[in-house]
Amino acid sequence: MNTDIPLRILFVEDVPADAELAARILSKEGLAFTSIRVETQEEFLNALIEYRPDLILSDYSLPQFDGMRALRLALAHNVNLPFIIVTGSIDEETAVDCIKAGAWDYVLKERMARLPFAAKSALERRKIRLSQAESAVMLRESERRYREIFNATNEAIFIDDAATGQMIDVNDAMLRMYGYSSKQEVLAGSIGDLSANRPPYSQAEAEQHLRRTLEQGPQTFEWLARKRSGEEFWTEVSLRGSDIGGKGRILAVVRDITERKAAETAIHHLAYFDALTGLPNRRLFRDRLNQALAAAQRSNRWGAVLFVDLDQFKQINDARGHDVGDLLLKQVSERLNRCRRDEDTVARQGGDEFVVLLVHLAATHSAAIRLATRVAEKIRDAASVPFQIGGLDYHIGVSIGITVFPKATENVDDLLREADTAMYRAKEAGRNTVSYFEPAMQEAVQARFALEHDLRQALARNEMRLLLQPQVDGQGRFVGAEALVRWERPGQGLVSPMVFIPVAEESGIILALGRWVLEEACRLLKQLDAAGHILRLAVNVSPRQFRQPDFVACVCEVLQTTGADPTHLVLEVTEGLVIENIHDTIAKMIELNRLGIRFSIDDFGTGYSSLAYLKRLPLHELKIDRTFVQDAPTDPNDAALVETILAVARHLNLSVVAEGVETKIQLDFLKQRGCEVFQGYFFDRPLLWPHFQEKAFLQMR
Ligand SMILES: Nc1nc2c(ncn2[C@@H]2O[C@@H]3COP(=O)(O)O[C@H]4[C@@H](O)[C@H](n5cnc6c(=O)[nH]c(N)nc65)O[C@@H]4COP(=O)(O)O[C@H]3[C@H]2O)c(=O)[nH]1
Repeated sequence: MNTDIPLRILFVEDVPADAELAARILSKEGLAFTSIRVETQEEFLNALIEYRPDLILSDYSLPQFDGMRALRLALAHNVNLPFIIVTGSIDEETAVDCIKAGAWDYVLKERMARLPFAAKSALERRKIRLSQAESAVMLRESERRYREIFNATNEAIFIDDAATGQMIDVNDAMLRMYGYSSKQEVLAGSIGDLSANRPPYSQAEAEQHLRRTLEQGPQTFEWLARKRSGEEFWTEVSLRGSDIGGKGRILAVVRDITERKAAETAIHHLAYFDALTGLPNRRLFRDRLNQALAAAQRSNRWGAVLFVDLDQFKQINDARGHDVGDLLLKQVSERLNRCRRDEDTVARQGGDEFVVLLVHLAATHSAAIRLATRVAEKIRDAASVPFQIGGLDYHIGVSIGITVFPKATENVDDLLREADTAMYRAKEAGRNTVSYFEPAMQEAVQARFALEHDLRQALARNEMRLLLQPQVDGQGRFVGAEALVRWERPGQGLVSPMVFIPVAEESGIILALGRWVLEEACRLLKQLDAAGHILRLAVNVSPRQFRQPDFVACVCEVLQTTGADPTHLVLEVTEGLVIENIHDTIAKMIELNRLGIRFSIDDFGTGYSSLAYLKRLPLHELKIDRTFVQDAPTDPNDAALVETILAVARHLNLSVVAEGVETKIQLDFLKQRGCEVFQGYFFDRPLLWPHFQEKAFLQMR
């Protein structure tokens, strides 16, 4: 209570001298107060409202009023107003009745010395009561606010009991998201009712997540949820342990990510499936072949690749039009699909070419050839039955080339080339035939060894060159460049990185080579900066290089020794690198990002295109792969993919560089769709440093 403001005491007393005596006694004990005295009910009620007393000292019996009535009226007015009976004559029973009725104390007139103590302690109790009442109001207010937030958010919130996993409360958004009309209905069920309810989205797995949250801290994961109607939908769940009201709780915040998932699936489907036939496309086929090759090398089980080309398709397509051609391709796809086992893959390679991957065929080379030939014959038989389109019969033949794997040191490209070569041989042999590839294996092995051997010495012999390919804006002005390495191999001119980077990667030479590239790029960057060119320089980082534990330290060292400005350096990484070891990758990226270095995802769209991952990375830019750019103006599939990538980039606030722009048509296509930075032969090939410098200089003028 604020001691500066004097207390207001209301005496209910018919004898003025008694009231004055009480006042004197209180003053003497150091109480500062003002007071008034009333005798009737009317005066009393007025005083309650007008005078607003802090303390009432009331006689028990008055000629025109009585203490008990005054007490009831005071309580009705304010239960926290201290009321003390001060009386000359009261028996113990009446005193108890007064206390029971709500009086705070009573003091006998013959023992007035006790009055100050009674008054002070009543005032003290009043203070405590008021502060308790205040806390209760605040608590109610904070509970109300929490409820409001709890129910106003668009995210579904669950509160679960940490010990039993049982749901205790859910918010309104949860009811909307899951299609329930009442909390009771939700709380009567279990988490299993709200999940797809099959591994890995069942009750048991949900409980595992809850346990893990308790043991390891907050968890975020994607979850296939189920509405009351049975409809399944994708969510992102964040769990965290919490102590609510002293009880162990788990708080689950659930977001509906249906749209994000749909975008991911759309990108994936556009990137990996052929729009016309619905078959896997070339990209997916390469992935599967890569995996099959690795598996075959491990297990020593042979597999095969069949290259299938339709004879006479071109004539039918030209004569009867694309609609007939398209229908024919669809029917062929269906028949090819019927000739394979579940584990095999039939893909459309492009145009009227198809490829078939047969896995786990046989334990020996010869048995594999026999079985693959049998499948090829089956395909030929299936294709020999006329195709009916628009009431007409169309006859086509197929030429099929076969190769088997694994053969030492062969990769996916080698196998596809072999099958293709074999298919051409089949065509030469008079069409509608099957031909088998005879490998000139030894030669290839030897060439590869020689390459690795020479590459090891190339750095020491100063045979590496770093070319810069300009990146330009819509007006053709330089905004940056990509550093691309070449090997000036004696007697062979400039060797493409496509030839030696895979070997460098496999043999570990990439570590020294990558360091050299970074140093050289930073040195050039410093020179550009010094000449007043504000350009960003992008450097490719190989997965193996990035995964070195000292990669960050290595970059810092190079920046320090060269004096290059880290904010002008862009590191290009691939999607595969990011996803393989996401935690380590993010940690390194964040560290480098803090220095000002930016990150670009190379060949975006060819990998996993997982938006969930992308969002977690400190990224600056996506690069659209040149295979998409090149076909985008003519291939609706690639066009849609480019548009989706641009939309994703806008959504994630990333800039986009389109790679491999070779024609004005491609450039216009990209510009119209909002792409702003371009790289490709249409502007410049990768240039040697003096040439690049000269061009950059001319631009400045
Ligand atoms: N058809 C066509 N191609 C165009 C056009 N414009 C640019 N290119 C080529 O596209 C490639 C773009 O580089 P990338 O996707 O990073 O692909 C690079 C990159 O993955 C790798 N690479 C190159 N230099 C390095 C390096 O220093 N370190 C690492 N780890 N990898 C490198 O080798 C790949 C191939 O490099 P390059 O042969 O220089 O091929 C370069 C470039 O010359 C165009 O308009 N049409």
